[in-house]
Amino acid sequence: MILKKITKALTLDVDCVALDCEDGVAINRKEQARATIRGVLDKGRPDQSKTDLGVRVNSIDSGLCHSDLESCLSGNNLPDTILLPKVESSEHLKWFADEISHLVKNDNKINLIIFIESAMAFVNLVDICKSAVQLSKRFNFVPTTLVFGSDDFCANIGATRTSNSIEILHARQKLVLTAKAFNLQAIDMVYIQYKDLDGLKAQSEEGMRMGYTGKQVIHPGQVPVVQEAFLPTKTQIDWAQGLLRSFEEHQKTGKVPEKWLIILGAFAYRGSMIDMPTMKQAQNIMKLAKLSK
Ligand SMILES: CC(=O)SCCNC(=O)CCNC(=O)[C@H](O)C(C)(C)COP(=O)(O)OP(=O)(O)OC[C@H]1O[C@@H](n2cnc3c(N)ncnc32)[C@H](O)[C@@H]1OP(=O)(O)O
Ligand SMILES: O=CC(=O)O
Ligand SMILES: [Mg+2]
Repeated sequence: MILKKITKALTLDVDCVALDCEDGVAINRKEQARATIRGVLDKGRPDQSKTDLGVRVNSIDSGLCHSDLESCLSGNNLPDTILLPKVESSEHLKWFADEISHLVKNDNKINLIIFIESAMAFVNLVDICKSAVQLSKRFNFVPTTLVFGSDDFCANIGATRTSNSIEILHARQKLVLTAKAFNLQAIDMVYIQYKDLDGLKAQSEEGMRMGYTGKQVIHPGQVPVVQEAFLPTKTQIDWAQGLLRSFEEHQKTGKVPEKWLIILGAFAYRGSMIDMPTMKQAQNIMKLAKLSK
């Protein structure tokens, strides 16, 4: 990632900027990318910026990861987050924990975002998550997120991309399911046709409906489309607020509003049966709406 793009990325209103040493960087530019990233970290984040500053290092099996980590974890300003691509086993996590323990000299806890992007990674996914959580109790990193690396995944399993993405459906669902089981965020795939904003919107909304909490972006033009797709709509917020207000009222007064028909603990609201799972969905919507303010 060249300095011009990094400078631009740091002005964007995004949750996390990933400074890339991996697949966005040509093999003969790795040293240069490390030096550029070191320079950006040394300068410090722009004033008022709340954006999480991350570095995507090269994969452990590439043989380049140690030098990437050594470079970005030296100096006074550390990245908030390391994005670790092509994680395939708990051994990879052990290697990473060992590196971190040698390279991070203070008590800082570095966030860890884990890329899952091969058949082997999916076969070992539960072990990877268990190992990340266990190791984080003894080493100074915090696993926060799983990312679905769909492009590498398709290359790895020999899949052909289709318009309805059927070839990645199982993996895409498995990732979100496993992430949630371990209380991790799930970040959805990249949409590489970066000029096709309608296609991006459709894929982002699909990911959001599947339970993903966000999406990777590769171009500034993708940011507003993705953010809008992952935030609750006004209609959803009105529905959730109305439902929670009515429920609270009911809890206080013990009275059933006339429009509610109580059947075995459930009630009717705006034409739907509501019980605890729907109340929790309404709470999720409001939590997300508050977080985005
Ligand atoms: C599967 C994976 O691993 S995905 C991750 C690896 N891939 C990447 O990181 C690719 C990141 N994206 C890019 O490099 C670029 O967006 C490209 C190559 C796809 C297109 O780049 P360009 O042809 O320069 O796009 P375009 O001309 O539309 O850019 C418009 C502006 O946005 C900037 N821009 C484009 N992409 C980015 C980016 N990722 N981050 C920050 N700024 C960017 C350009 O510098 C340009 O800035 P300017 O208006 O100030 O001159
Ligand atoms: O790293 C991302 C991918 O899709 O591969
Ligand atoms: Mg990848």
